[in-house]
Amino acid sequence: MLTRGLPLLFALVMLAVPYIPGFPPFWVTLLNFIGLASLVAIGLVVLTGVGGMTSFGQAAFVGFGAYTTAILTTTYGLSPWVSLPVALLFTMLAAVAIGLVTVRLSGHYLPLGTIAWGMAFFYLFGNMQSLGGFNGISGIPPLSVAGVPLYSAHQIYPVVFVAVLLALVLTRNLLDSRTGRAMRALRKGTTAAEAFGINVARTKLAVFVYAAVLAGLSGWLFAHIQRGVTPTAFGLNAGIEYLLMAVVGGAGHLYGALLGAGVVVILKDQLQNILPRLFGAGGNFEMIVFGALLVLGLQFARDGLWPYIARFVPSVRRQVASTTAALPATDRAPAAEVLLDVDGATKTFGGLVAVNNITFEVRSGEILGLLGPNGAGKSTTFNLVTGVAQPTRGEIRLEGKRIDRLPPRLISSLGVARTFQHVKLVPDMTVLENVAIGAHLRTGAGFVAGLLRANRTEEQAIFQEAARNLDRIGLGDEMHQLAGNLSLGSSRLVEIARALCLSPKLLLLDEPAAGLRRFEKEKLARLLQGLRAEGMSILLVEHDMEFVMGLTDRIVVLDFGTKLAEGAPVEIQNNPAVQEAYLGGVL
Ligand SMILES: Nc1ncnc2c1ncn2[C@@H]1O[C@H](COP(=O)(O)OP(=O)(O)OP(=O)(O)O)[C@@H](O)[C@H]1O
Repeated sequence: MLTRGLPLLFALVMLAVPYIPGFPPFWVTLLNFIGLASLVAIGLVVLTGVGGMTSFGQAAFVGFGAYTTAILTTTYGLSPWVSLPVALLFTMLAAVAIGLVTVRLSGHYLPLGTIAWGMAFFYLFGNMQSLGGFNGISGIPPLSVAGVPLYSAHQIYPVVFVAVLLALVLTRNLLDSRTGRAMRALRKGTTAAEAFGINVARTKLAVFVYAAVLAGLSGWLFAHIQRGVTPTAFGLNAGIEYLLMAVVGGAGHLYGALLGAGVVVILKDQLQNILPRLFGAGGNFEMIVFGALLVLGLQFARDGLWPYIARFVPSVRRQVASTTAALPATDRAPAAEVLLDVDGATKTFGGLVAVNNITFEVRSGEILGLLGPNGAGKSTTFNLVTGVAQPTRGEIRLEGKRIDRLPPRLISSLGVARTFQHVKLVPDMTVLENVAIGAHLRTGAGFVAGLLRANRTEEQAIFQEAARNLDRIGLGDEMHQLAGNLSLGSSRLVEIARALCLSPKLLLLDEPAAGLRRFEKEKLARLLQGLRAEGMSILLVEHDMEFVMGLTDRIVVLDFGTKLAEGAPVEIQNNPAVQEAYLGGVL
């Protein structure tokens, strides 16, 4: 939950703490290290918790930032403040190059890929003599402000503090923006994100680069605090530790990054002190106990520690304005013109013909029902129309233009929106935020606008549109709920509201009435009739016969992937082949 006001409170307390009389200087050093680790962990929350990409290799980006400034300030004598933008830019370029390869990996291959380059860069740093080999680079100058070098932990603390605060505020802004919602939509798979026009590859890369730049900033600070760098600080072990911080704090929670960094840094330090006294000998006991404690902790708090604290933090409800100018709507084709033209579409999976030479049209302003028993090919047809799958043969045209080779993202930009048979909402986003994703293509604020919160008017218009569509489906009162708390029936309706936010010409609904009660179905039917009256075309897959017969203008029946019949509901009802094949004679 994004809570406003919390950063300010946190900032005031944390700014004052080290200057309380009697506060041990050693703890100020520890706070500085927590700050450095927090920067990396904030990036990991965005990368892993929000974007769903687990990285063990983040320490390498800390290394890029640290080594860049080390070389520039020792070999070329640049001021650390001049080397800062260079270090961040270099880290960014490295992240683009590594990210282009890494973010394409999926499943287990992605974390394995990050382990591979995490190790590779450790040895690269260690083997390059120009970087000082495994001895690293020493003699790095301290940061200085107004000519005063910042040597002590107390002196450097405000710089670390400002860096962490900036990272928190910018990241919070980002996650609460159009781009941030696109990032958050990635976590539960990419199909729904693509169906609403989100460029998944570009968004993943942006997440990856952002996390890397925060790590690079941490590295820059680290080099000037430690005044020396060696590869050990940027190896795989450090990468694992950073990931643990994000997980311990709660990988999906921004403030969890700070908590996780704090817990891990302090725990490690305290264990290093206590354990040798207990065991009466040296050795890396702390790593063993540390590992065991973490495994135990994760058994009891799988979402990390932050959710336990978040309970006591009041959540802020988003204010939805009702006076902002509306988002631009899509032009509708004149009534009864052919909008969608499926022409001899065939789809085979190996030897199985899922859809066999199907031809039908959807006209502007009509509701077409697609019926058929389980496995008849309805979902496959949906996937062909929306670009999730491509036909083996045949053509699909929208307003006369071929769309059967286009990706889902481009098909949705032509005015095609859909719901899913298996609901695809992001459970830890509010209902309103989920629906707002539907308006992605009607708006344009980018990454930087999101970071700087320069997108407020557009954001208001998006949420106004989302709230309007939630009201239309009768769930306006649920807008501040987390989507994961909704019943299945309500979730299906929320998917319709999300699709309406795209202002589609063609709306594809996959079993929208499943899980709804009778009066809810009647309400849904009235809504769909209203949309038809506005000129929207609807392609509807539904098992509820009463619902389909009362609502649709025409029906296409599929059986074993082949078109069995097409006609008005009453014709379909009286068609003996349909009765026999599909309904076993009950119509
Ligand atoms: N990706 C795939 N790989 C292999 N076979 C598939 C794939 N997708 C669908 N099929 C097969 O194609 C046929 C049609 O499936 P489809 O899901 O389109 O039917 P449906 O009419 O939507 O059924 P239901 O009402 O159960 O969802 C089925 O035999 C199914 O097993």
